[in-house]
Amino acid sequence: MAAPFNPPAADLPGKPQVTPWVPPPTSKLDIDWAKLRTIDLSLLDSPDPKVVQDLVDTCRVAIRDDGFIFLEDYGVSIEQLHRQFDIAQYLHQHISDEDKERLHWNPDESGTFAGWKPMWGWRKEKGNKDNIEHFNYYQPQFESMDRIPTCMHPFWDEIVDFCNYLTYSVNKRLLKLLSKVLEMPDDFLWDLVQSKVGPVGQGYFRQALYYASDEVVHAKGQGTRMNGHCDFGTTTMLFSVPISSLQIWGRDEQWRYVPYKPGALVINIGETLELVSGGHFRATRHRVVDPPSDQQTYDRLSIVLFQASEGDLRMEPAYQSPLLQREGCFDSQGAYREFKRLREKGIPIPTNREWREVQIADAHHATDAAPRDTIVMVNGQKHIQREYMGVNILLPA
Ligand SMILES: O=C(O)CCC(=O)C(=O)O
Ligand SMILES: [Fe+2]
Repeated sequence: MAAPFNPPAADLPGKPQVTPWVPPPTSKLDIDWAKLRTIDLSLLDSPDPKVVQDLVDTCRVAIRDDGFIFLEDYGVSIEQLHRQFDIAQYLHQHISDEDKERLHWNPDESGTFAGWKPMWGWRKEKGNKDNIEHFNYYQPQFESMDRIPTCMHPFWDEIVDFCNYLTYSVNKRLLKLLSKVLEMPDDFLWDLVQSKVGPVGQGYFRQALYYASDEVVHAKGQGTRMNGHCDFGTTTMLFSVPISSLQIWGRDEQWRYVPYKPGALVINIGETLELVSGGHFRATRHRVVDPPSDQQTYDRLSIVLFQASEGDLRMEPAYQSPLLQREGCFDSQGAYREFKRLREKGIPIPTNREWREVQIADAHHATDAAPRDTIVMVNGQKHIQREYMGVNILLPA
């Protein structure tokens, strides 16, 4: 059995009292929610091979059809998880103006989101108001406490242990399950694809606060807070939150809200795994929008760990996988299809680092001015068309 999360105590001497985060009420509206499958990760340790095989079978279908799953029984209790929400809320209540300035992000030049994102768009320079604030912790933040907000110093032991547990226990087990779906050795994806340095590898941990939209934000974004996109790494570990703003793009080309499942992790597949799996795993498009009408006055606190792939690699489908050998590759969508086109033309595909950095440096969302975007209509739906490094991207807006 995998060891459960065992964090440092919250009441050690020197730790300030933290106001508990109070989960806001869930939507009571009758909504056509996305129907995601649930994976009980503890079953991976079952001594019964039939139980493990059933889990692999459920996972195969879930990541092929939805690209999103709910993960339960992964080793973090709901109390431990809520403590991390308490700490994230404390950050947003206590980060000083001096730290906001000192630790201000610079995605334009760094190609990372590291540091403080103010509520003024997705560029280094102040843009339009979007009411979204983050602190993003990358490996350099884990190497020096000078790079983290002072108000987080007392809780740093808990944050570091949480990220380590998510990466080296939860994500490692999840990648084992996904390797089993590919019918490859258990450590295949962990050893060959996952970035493993410090608590978050080349990925990052985010404490985000989406303040409720006001008239200005709403007028600019027309209800969209973050445009449709795919994540670029291995897996994204989003914690399910009561305010329903995350929507996923279904195979039937409809946006649907992801419902709240208390204590669950919402896992989505990143583009690296879509590429390695030859399209068998789906890097599903998703976006963040205003919640249903009965939740629109609430702020949305969100914590996320974006797991990254090893930056220097150029991904190839795992052709040696018995699954790929038997069923071939699926080239119906996404990065897999676009990268295949490049390969066929003899153009080198980008490395994982190039691919994520070029997208981050150009990141912009619904409230930003976006001069490079071409808008096209596909089947009556508005899509954004972009091109990075010779790769065409078409995303439902
Ligand atoms: O806040 C969320 O639920 C999702 C955010 C997201 O998709 C992203 O930052 O890539
Ligand atoms: Fe995302």
